[in-house]
Amino acid sequence: MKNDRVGFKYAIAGVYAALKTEHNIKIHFIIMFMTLFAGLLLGLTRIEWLFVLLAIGLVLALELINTVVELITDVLFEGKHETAKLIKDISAAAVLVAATFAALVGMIIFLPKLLEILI
Ligand SMILES: Nc1ncnc2c1ncn2[C@@H]1O[C@H](COP(=O)(O)OP(=O)(O)OP(=O)(O)O)[C@@H](O)[C@H]1O
Repeated sequence: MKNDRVGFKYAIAGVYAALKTEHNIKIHFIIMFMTLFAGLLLGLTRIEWLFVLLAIGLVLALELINTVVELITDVLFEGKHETAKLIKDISAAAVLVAATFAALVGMIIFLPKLLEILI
């Protein structure tokens, strides 16, 4: 039980460290808070919340893993290296896929509600 608490502490420290060093993660966190705020304002249904939270969680988790991949690659490869480029590009692509999915989920859920208010 004590180990669980310690592990959680290190995990929070990991999020904090990633936020401090990675610009993209900061942007994703800001978008996350804006989306949650918009969701509260527009009154999402339970199912809509599930999709929004799933999409947000997927993007943030992949961002963190992408940061780890970048760090490990920098340690493994000194200077420019074709494989280092491949690893980083593919890892970044994983984030892009999740972010695109999240944007689509956001559009499907939020656009009709926004149009209803505006029209
Ligand atoms: N060692 C390397 N060899 C070849 N290409 C690399 C290498 N490191 C990074 N790149 C290329 O640069 C891109 C950006 O990599 P990375 O995010 O590590 O750069 P960065 O300058 O640290 O950027 P940031 O500080 O925004 O994270 C990679 O997707 C890859 O295409």
